[in-house]
Amino acid sequence: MSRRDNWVVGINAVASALEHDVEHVREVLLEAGAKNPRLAGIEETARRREVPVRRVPLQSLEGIAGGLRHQGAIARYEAPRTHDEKDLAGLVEAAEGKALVLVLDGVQDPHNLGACLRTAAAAGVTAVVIPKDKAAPINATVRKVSAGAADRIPVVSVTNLARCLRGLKEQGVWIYGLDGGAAAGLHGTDLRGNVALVLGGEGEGLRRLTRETCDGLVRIPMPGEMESLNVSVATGVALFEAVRQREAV
Ligand SMILES: C[S@@+](CC[C@H](N)C(=O)[O-])C[C@H]1O[C@@H](n2cnc3c(N)ncnc32)[C@H](O)[C@@H]1O
Repeated sequence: MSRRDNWVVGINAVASALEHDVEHVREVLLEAGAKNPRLAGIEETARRREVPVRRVPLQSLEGIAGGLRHQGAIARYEAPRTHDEKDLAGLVEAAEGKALVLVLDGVQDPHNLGACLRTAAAAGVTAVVIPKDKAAPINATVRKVSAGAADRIPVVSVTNLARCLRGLKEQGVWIYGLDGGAAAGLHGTDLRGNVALVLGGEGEGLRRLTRETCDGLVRIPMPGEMESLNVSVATGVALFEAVRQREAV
């Protein structure tokens, strides 16, 4: 297995990889003897697309899945090249004044990260920025929860998040940090044009330096009793408010 090989686990995830990203699928492993017609469908698609496919014992799949629900289907997958800070400037430039960047300041839970990436792909973001050492890695769990989005949108991994945010500002991107305690409301903030929305991690929220680097902090109004929203939910609310404003133009 090469260094960048990874696993895609579960029927939907494998079918999605074959559908959208077949050039990165190295091999499909299906449960020997299983009669599920969806597995037969995957086998058929894999053969049609000239991807090697093998029926293997259930135990082999369990060993690879490491506790993830595999449903009899796993693919060996060569992860596309991750993007770095240098690529981000080009992606923003190419968005021609309409860049929408999602920045996740230390989301550590792979389920939350996967859900954020899925939402980001649905919202049509330009890129997602994550700090190299303060975030969950893009692993099989993230890929599965993201329903393939992890490899369909540019995920830019950066060593110094504050420096990256300053670089985005120099390119004319407005940086808004999402913070439950902010005075300004999300819905009264202009989110058209080049915008980056920055969300904090599960425990700490936005880190001090990240918060200080933002152009503004905005809150999602919560009339109920809870202290905060889950980060993937807050990501959905914030991104789709931006989408709504952009479509209303
Ligand atoms: C689970 S919350 C973090 C809670 C953390 N204890 C704090 O004090 O920020 C994860 C992230 O979701 C976003 N978030 C959650 N609720 C929010 C709200 N009502 N308004 C704006 N952002 C919110 C923020 O970016 C936050 O950092």
